[in-house]
Amino acid sequence: MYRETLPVDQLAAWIRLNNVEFKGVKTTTLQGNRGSGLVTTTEISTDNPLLMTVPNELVLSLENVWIYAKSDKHLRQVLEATGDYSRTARGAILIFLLLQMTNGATGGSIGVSNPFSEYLKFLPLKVPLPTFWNESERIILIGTSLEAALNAKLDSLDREFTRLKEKTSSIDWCQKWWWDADSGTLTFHDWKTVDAIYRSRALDLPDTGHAMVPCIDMANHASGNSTSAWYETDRDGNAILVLREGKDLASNDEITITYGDEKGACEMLFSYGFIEATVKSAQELFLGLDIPDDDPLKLAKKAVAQSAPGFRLFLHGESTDWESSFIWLLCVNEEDGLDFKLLQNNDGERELQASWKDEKITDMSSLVALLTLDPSWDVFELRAITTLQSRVEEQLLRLEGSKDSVDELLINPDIDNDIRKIAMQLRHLEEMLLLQAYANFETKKSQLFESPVVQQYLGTSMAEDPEEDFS
Ligand SMILES: C[S@@+](CC[C@H](N)C(=O)[O-])C[C@H]1O[C@@H](n2cnc3c(N)ncnc32)[C@H](O)[C@@H]1O
Repeated sequence: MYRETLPVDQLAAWIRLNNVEFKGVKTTTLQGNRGSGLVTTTEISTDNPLLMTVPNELVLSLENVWIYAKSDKHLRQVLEATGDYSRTARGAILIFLLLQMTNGATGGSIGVSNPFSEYLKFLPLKVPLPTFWNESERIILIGTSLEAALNAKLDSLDREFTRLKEKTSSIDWCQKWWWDADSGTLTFHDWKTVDAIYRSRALDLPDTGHAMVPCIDMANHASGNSTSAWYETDRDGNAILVLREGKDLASNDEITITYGDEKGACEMLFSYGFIEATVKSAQELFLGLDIPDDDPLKLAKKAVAQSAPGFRLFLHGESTDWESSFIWLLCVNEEDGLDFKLLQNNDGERELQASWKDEKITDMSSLVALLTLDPSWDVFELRAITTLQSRVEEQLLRLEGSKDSVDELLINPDIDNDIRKIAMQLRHLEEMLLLQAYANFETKKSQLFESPVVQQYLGTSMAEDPEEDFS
């Protein structure tokens, strides 16, 4: 779909028209590949820390999308047609953005023009997120945690787009402007664009939730001490940008916020399309886990699992640590005390009830609390550590095993230089974290092998079950 763009230096008129207050700040095009940003127009100190006020009605939140819909029948039709989807902040905002794009592309025929229809013109035409990378570029991600995350994201975007078509094809104007083979211009690329705009620009605004805030969303990211400002909601519900305590800025300094210092390299690349050059560690990554096919309780376990099937690996001080409630379902079975019963509730519906040694488990995340109280806890923990270590090893093999084919690809002219650099940076950072985690799991395993409970278990049970392998 056609989208008109305007240089960000022309945003000043929009700012005045919409009562956004800039105090010693302006938007500008930056050097390098960071697009637009905010810079100071004068010296600023914490004596006068308020940098920007964006009126409440301009904050693009779930609530405000539905307020806009009251006076925009086209927007309302699509929101209503998509049901629960548009009752979430992301769903409502994506549809709202799509309507603004449609408004621009149809010369104002569809939807009611509002401040966002114009503001959208100041956003970059290309959002550099991996959902836009071509096939060759995606191959460089083999063995990184972004490989699976990106595949899952593309599948889910595809499902959303198909569903949007199913739900709106019966609306005349949607059929004409979006879906019709001759007159319709909406493509999957447009859907990826609204998703990328939202993902790279939405903030978690205190007291409002996930929202896009025009003008504050022009602030680029800098972590740690380099962050110069923060955002919040004032007493009147306006979004404000405030200078950080202890920061004094000279004229023409860039104003930056943090997109989340705790976010790992994979998440930064996935959501914002960059990794800071100064980053020394991948910080965290998520690896998927599957219940083996030979697990007799596989189906029941999958049915009761309430958490993502995998684990988060993260840097903790000088060492690595991990987090997962799913893993415990892989570590215990019927012979240990895990059981499932099919119960009939009062409505006649059947429900699967899990229990641990006759104690009902209503929330599967509490299974680990029961296991830690069990005399065999050290054995269960050893099983968990062994499983996690072998998953880390599998990931390392995929990462290291793909080095040659990735090296060959690097001379491929289809691969953008910036993408090549950043994907290689991710590969390196994740390899370091995985190697460190593998070594830490090894240490933990050695400690657990010293446990009398494990020793006794190995002495007796292993003779009965030679399949059990802690190597
Ligand atoms: C919220 S927007 C910030 C404004 C954006 N630069 C623009 O041109 O509209 C977030 C996007 O800015 C870019 N960005 C922000 N901080 C960056 C940084 N430190 N290095 C590189 N790109 C950055 C990324 O493309 C990111 O997806």
